[in-house]
Order: sequence, then C-alpha cells, then structure tokens
Amino acid sequence: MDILKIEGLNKNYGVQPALTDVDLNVPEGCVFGLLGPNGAGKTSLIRIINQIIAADSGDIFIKGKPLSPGHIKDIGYLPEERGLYKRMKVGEQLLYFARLKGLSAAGAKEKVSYWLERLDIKAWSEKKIEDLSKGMAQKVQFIATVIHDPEILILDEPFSGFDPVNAEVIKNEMLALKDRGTTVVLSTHRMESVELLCDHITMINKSYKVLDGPVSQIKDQSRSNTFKVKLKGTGIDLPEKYLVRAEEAGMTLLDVHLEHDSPNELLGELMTYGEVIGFEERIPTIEEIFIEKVKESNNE
Ligand SMILES: Nc1ncnc2c1ncn2[C@@H]1O[C@H](COP(=O)(O)OP(=O)(O)OP(=O)(O)O)[C@@H](O)[C@H]1O
Repeated sequence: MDILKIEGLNKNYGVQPALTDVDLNVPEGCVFGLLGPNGAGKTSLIRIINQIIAADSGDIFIKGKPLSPGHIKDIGYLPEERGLYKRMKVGEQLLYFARLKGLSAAGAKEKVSYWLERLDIKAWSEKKIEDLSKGMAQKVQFIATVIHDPEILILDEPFSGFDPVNAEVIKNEMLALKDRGTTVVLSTHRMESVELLCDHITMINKSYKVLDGPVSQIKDQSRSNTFKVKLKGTGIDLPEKYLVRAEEAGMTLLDVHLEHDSPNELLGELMTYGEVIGFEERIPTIEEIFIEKVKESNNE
C-alpha cells in the first residue's frame, strides 16, 4: 500500500514554477529517495507535505486520507535548515519537542532518555545547543525528528554536517527505523547513499518529475549491455568493434558491446584473443543515470 500518494501537484512562486503536475506514490515501509539538482523543487514538495506552504493545486493522501493538520503528528521532518533553540539545554529541548508532538510528560521523558542513551549523548543533556559542535547539534535535531515515532520520516540532507563515523550512525538509525516499519523519504545530493539506502527513487528536474521507480528496476532499464573486459597483454590485434580504453600494467582494458550473442558466447570469442582476466557488465550508477536524465530533460 502507498502510505503517501500525490496527484497532479502544482506550485509556482509568481512566474517561477517549483512543481509541475507531479504525481508520486510512496510505498509503505520503504526508503524513498527524492533526487534533483539545485532548484528542482524538492524542498517545495517537502514543505507542502509538511503543510508549511500550500500547493496551488493537486491532492495529497496519507494512507488514503486527504492530507490534513491531524497528519502532522504522523510525520517527522528534518529540514535542511536546522532549527534548534540555541539557548535551551539538550534534554529540555527534546522534552519540549516530544510534548509538542503529543507525548505525555512521562512518555516524553522516557523517549528522551532512550534516544540520548542510544545515540551515546547522555552526557550532553545539560549542555546548551550553542555549546555543541555542528555534528552534535545535528544528532539532537535527528532525535527531535524521530522522538514521536512518526510513521513517515522526511529527511532533507540528513548526513550534511556529520563526519563519516556519525553519518554511519545516522544511516544505521534510519535503517533500524525502516526495519520497524517507518517509511523514510530521503532528499539528498549524495548519490552513494541513494544507491545504498533507497528502495525507490524519484528524480525531479526544473519542477517536473523525470524518473520514478524501484532502484533495481531503474538500474535494470538503464543497462547498456556493455561489458568491461581485461585481457592479459598489450598490443593485441583486436576487431574494431571492441573499444580499447587503455593499455596499462601489461593489460588491455576494453569495453565490448553485447550484440546478438550471449555473455558466454562473447566470453568465448574474447578468449580467442588472449587470457581474459576481467569480465564484468558495466551497470550505470544512480549518479550516472541522474546526470543523463537531467541532461536529457534539459534538452527537451
Ligand atoms: N520562496 C520562494 N520564492 C520564490 N521562488 C522560490 C521560493 N522558494 C523556492 N523558489 C524557487 O522554486 C524553485 C524550486 O525551489 P526548491 O527550493 O523547491 O528546490 P530544491 O530542489 O529544494 O533545491 P536545492 O537542492 O537547491 O535545495 C527554484 O527555482 C527556486 O528558486
């Protein structure tokens, strides 16, 4: 079932379009990557879902029901521009956010204590936000986002400001929440995290949705049937249809397009030219697919 469904969403700022006829289906329990270059419309979309700004037209449904103020407690939103009260102490602040999201006093206390312990920051509970490093404050903001166990988590560039170790901590927390059934919408420019974390992706460019689907399906559709081959030796007399990319360290590296034959037949053919020490299909990365799609849609 789709936990979030968007139909025909439009948003313009004066004459500047931010979203044009965007449809989106976010399956429950997945990590959903929202990708797009700067100015594509991602933040506008996220703000509309969070009811911070209104769309010009279109419909949004959460579990089949039209989006309403009552849904705010079902969503946890980590904005790119972080917003904590600098003068407030960590513990106090988290209690405040938990209460704001509807937790009882006892429930809030329990959750704050659980998360401070879990992210190993209990010792900072009495510190003011202004005395924390950027990464530490980010951890506090992450807790503020998830403290009420939202069903949908919307994270805008959640790894920015973290060192690699803490980025890994947040990544693992995100996956643990997914395992417990939380749906995660992740907006990021970091393609390597998209590849590793997302089940589904949507790409937006210049307000239009240009690509959408399960990551595995998108990668499969983008296969070019090209193989990266390594042959032992250099100066080998090869047919023109093989594209030699380099000759280095006593090896010839080439790209071979699979035409009518099967990979096994191709391998057999290659073996007649020398010892095959590498044979691997070239599958485009999400980053390559992203760049290609953006170029394509810019030319349309
Ligand atoms: N408050 C605003 N007033 C006028 N134009 C705006 C406003 N907010 C966004 N825009 C414009 O709407 C378009 C979409 O912007 P949006 O911030 O949604 O993109 P984005 O994909 O989040 O970009 P980024 O990755 O840079 O954060 C851009 O052309 C932007 O200049």
